[in-house]
Amino acid sequence: MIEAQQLTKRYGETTAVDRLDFTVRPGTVTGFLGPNGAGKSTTMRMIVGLDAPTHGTVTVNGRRYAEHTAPLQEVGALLEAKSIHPGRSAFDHLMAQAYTHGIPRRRVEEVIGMTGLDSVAKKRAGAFSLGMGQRLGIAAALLGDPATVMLDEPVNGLDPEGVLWIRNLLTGLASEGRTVFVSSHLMSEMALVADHLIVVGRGRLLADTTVEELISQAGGDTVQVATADPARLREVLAGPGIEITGRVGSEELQVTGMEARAIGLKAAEAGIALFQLTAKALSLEEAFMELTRDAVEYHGTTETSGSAA
Ligand SMILES: Nc1ncnc2c1ncn2[C@@H]1O[C@H](COP(=O)(O)OP(=O)(O)OP(=O)(O)O)[C@@H](O)[C@H]1O
Repeated sequence: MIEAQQLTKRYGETTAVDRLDFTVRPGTVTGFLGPNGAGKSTTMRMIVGLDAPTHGTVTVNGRRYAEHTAPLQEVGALLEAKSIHPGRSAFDHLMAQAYTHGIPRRRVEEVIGMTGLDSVAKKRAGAFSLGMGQRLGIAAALLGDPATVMLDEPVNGLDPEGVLWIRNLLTGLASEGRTVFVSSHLMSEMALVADHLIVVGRGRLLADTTVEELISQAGGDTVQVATADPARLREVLAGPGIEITGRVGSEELQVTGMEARAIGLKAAEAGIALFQLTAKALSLEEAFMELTRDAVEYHGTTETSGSAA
């Protein structure tokens, strides 16, 4: 469990983290989302005591990081720019950490197996690919068998197989009852792995919600339908809580408040042929963009075209 109360970090004029209140609970994967410069890394550094808050507190399993007698057994973290001695092997790197924290060699072998590093464990870490380096960082985070696991942008630079591996690892750790806190600036990635989302922008809390809630708030239940007779389809689908939009003269309609399956069945009952019946999959990414629009540090100059709804 991670609990932040009024957590604030200022660097001179910049307020990197601004009065954040949130709780990360065990047994689920919590995504920590925000555009570049939103304050995610700074928050994570404060969680593991690498930065001191200017104001407010953050605790792991009920205590500040520095107050834990065996912090590695409480929280394992993969932070960006992890420094690993390039001449040392993965095995030696993990053994050195294990030794200084009273962790047995057996656990080092276990985490090497868990992260798929068996075949390269004796090679110099300096020769590791980005993906292998990430795996080694995760192995180090898991070394103390911690109840809380925190990873900063773990999928950055990974190939599809590596991304899938991280996804399975995270859901597996959560199903063992651990607290899993993972940052990303990619909504699409988080939507696949996280149950709960904490969204920040310019250091402020923008949302603390479940993925389902965010989807429904974003109109994720919008279904795109196309038919030769949109006017009749409108009549057939009309009802309380159902909103139907579409351009005049277009065969396409956007329906919210009714699932694709129900729309298909109603159209079939009325003998209306549908050419298209698509649940709008992009809405989650759009919701994130909308939520963080004012919080993006550097806007590009390219205009993106809005949806035709
Ligand atoms: N040591 C520091 N000194 C001065 N400013 C800093 C320092 N660390 C972070 N900042 C600033 O604080 C803000 C938040 O940065 P942070 O790295 O925490 O964001 P982030 O959400 O992790 O971004 P990214 O997704 O790009 O990693 C930024 O404006 C950044 O420039």
